[in-house]
Amino acid sequence: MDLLPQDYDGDTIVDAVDVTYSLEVGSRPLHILKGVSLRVEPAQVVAIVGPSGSGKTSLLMLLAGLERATTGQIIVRGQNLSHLGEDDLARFRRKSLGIVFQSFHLIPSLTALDNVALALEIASPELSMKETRAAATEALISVGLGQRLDHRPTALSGGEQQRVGLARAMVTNPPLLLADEPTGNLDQETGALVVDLMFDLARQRGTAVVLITHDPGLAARADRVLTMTQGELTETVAVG
Ligand SMILES: Nc1ncnc2c1ncn2[C@@H]1O[C@H](COP(=O)(O)OP(=O)(O)OP(=O)(O)O)[C@@H](O)[C@H]1O
Repeated sequence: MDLLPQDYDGDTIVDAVDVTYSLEVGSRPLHILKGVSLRVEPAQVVAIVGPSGSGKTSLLMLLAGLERATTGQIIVRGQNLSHLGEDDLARFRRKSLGIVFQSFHLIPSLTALDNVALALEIASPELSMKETRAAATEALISVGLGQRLDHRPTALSGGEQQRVGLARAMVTNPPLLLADEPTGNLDQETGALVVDLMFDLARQRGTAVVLITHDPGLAARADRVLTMTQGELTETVAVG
């Protein structure tokens, strides 16, 4: 059984407690995260900023269960990720997480609709093909791409591709959306539109978001901003 923190209230989406993450590089230890704690509540939109190489992506990889913490606990919706085997971690990712990447990662041979439908089919194989396609269509309409269902990624602009990425991440209605520099390949205006859309969708559906961004203007649209500096995470307290 998972050991939960004493104050776990059954509602918190992310509870990372005193997490360290170290790797052996050559024969030397590299201490990437040094005692990071982070609590994210349902529907909260959290931005993480910080210099290149400070450990932001590493933290996201740990929250996604794609890497394992060296010490400390990462609890997502009551599940202690370090207690899960690879199959359970894969199930956790399919059911509980949406992930948006900097470089869209769409399947080039599939249409926008099929890219989104595939994610739902994998997460919820019990749905009929008709239900899956209807939900994928709705997800694409919700990001303003109802007229682009049959387009392949190469026929879409960068901003449109990222909106497909967002629809794919949200189609399973995950309680937690992780986004790693989702605007990194977009111009500033397009990036701002995509982030607005992401935050609007998340707020409508009560999805918690952890967004990594280099752009302080985008970060300022989140409910909370945290800064990673050399593997240490601190909360930026709003003034005024
Ligand atoms: N698998 C790995 N092997 C060696 N070093 C790694 C590995 N993963 C991460 N690092 C190192 O850990 C540090 C933190 O990397 P990370 O990608 O988490 O930083 P970041 O803040 O996301 O940077 P950026 O903003 O440039 O994406 C970097 O110095 C990086 O080189």
